[in-house]
Amino acid sequence: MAILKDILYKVSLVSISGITDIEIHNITMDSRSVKEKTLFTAVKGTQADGHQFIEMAIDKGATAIVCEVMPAYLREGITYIEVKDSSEALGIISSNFFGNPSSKLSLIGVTGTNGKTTTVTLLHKLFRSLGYNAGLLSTVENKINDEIIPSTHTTPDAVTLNQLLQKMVESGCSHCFMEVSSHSVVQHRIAGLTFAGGAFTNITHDHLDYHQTFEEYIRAKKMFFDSLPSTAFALVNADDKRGMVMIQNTKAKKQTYGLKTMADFKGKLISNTFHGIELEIDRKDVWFKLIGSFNAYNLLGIYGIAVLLGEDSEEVLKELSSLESAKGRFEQIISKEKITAIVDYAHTPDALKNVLETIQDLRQGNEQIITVVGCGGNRDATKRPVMADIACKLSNKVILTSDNPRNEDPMDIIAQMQKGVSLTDQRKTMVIPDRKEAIKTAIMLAGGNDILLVAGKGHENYQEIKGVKHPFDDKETVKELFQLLGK
Ligand SMILES: CC(=O)N[C@H]1[C@@H](OP(=O)(O)OP(=O)(O)OC[C@H]2O[C@@H](n3ccc(=O)[nH]c3=O)[C@H](O)[C@@H]2O)O[C@H](CO)[C@@H](O)[C@@H]1O[C@H](C)C(=O)N[C@@H](C)C(=O)N[C@H](CCC(=O)O)C(=O)O
Ligand SMILES: Nc1ncnc2c1ncn2[C@@H]1O[C@H](COP(=O)(O)OP(=O)(O)OP(=O)(O)O)[C@@H](O)[C@H]1O
Ligand SMILES: N[C@H](CCC[C@H](N)C(=O)O)C(=O)O
Ligand SMILES: [Mg+2]
Repeated sequence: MAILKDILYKVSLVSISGITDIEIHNITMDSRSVKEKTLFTAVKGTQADGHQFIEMAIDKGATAIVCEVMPAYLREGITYIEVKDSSEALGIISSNFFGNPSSKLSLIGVTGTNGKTTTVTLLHKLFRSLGYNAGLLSTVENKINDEIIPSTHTTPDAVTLNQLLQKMVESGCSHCFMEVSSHSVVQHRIAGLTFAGGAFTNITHDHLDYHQTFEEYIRAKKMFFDSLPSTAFALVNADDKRGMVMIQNTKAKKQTYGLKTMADFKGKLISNTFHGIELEIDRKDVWFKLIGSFNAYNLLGIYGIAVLLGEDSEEVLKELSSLESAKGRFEQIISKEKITAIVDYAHTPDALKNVLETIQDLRQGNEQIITVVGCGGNRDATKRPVMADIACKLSNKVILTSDNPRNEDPMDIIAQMQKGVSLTDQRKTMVIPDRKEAIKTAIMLAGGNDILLVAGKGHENYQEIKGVKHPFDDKETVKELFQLLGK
């Protein structure tokens, strides 16, 4: 419970009609979840305009309305608050309503196209092993210490986000590690939060369906760093072309990490194997369990964040070296006949390229690389031909299949992928829209020592078709089919 005028603190108001000395018991942006004494914020979205649901919200018990356009008819006993940007207002209101939990812990936000989940998951594991109470907000799952709370988004909406942070504070957490998606920056899901630090992994092709241009996508990520306070640090990958751009206007303490360029946290890749990588960090050689040279960047970023948070560098390296990667990131399943299947969440061109290059680097002889890959429906269509081309260039055989088709026809998505395949590569490809059948065929085609990459869905335990999530798990499917086929 809170008093309306208190939760409007720091919101930039245009006008108010009604009294602000009233009790508010809930806040929401969704008319369907309005209860008695709720503050309903009307947000213009991609599918609907929340302003259309103001009457419905009041009928269900809303007593305060935050909106960008005042309704023509104002109902008696209701307080209407006109603001310039209602999603930004909702971020600030959510933070106020839940007692500004982000300012009561060290909140670290990680942004970038790839590597966010890996970075925050390992940071959470690291801080737990260093003895801290800590929270996690990620694509795979949210966590309060070791309690798992299912995740629906990479970055939750402002209300859910602040509610989770409040629970973390109540559970004695001193830190929270969260992913900051570009959608969440543009939609102000993170407005009103106090970050102790921000980190940038990299930026490559993704989400152009939403941001329209690559420049807009860069701008969205940069906005996160622009909004950091002077008390925070901003740590960026200096080897990424956009690393320095991210922090050019930030008030935060600028810090860098890298393998190639001069950086505050500098590393060197010493060896790269199917069991892990060896890195030189701060003149110490350390073995890590993560696979793939791209993980050298994730590990350096994690190390930098932990040191900037005041942890002892030796302790950090010791604990970090024993940690496994996040679920569905380069997970290996080795069959009886020694076929290695790798389940990985690579769903962008850059991630797919990195994973396949890692597999090429690590293979011993001329084992075949067989890739099973699809692209999600209702998501950036421009990455489809590019991903198919990369899969073909770096594999011996490619099976084009479905990822989450959502509301699109799987064969349409596959046809768009095929446009990226060169004439010479066409003979390497097969089209099998049923993902289980695709994995089965790949296993049937594989012999001893061959490497099978099942890309795009990683930890996901469903396939989303026309709004319904059907149970499906790449790793379980691979195991089941290895057994069934006696491989
Ligand atoms: C494109 C996008 O990001 N959409 C998100 C956005 O929805 P929206 O603003 O478009 O909502 P809308 O459906 O147009 O409705 C507008 C408003 O009317 C309200 N409404 C609607 C219907 C009704 O009956 N009553 C009502 O009040 C809605 O609650 C909303 O406030 O805000 C919603 C609430 O926060 C999100 O659930 C929703 O995520 C959708 C489901 C989604 O798929 N998002 C993905 C693309 C996403 O956010 N991904 C990122 C990054 C992924 C990554 O790279 O890792 C993430 O952070 O997860
Ligand atoms: N630092 C990195 N650079 C490039 N590719 C990476 C990096 N880290 C991970 N990857 C690849 O990207 C995939 C996704 O990694 P991860 O889940 O950590 O990223 P993410 O940024 O959280 O993605 P999402 O935006 O979907 O939440 C991995 O499965 C791997 O293939
Ligand atoms: N967070 C990303 C995940 C994509 C994963 C892939 N399996 C897909 O469904 O496209 C998104 O929502 O765009
Ligand atoms: Mg993620």
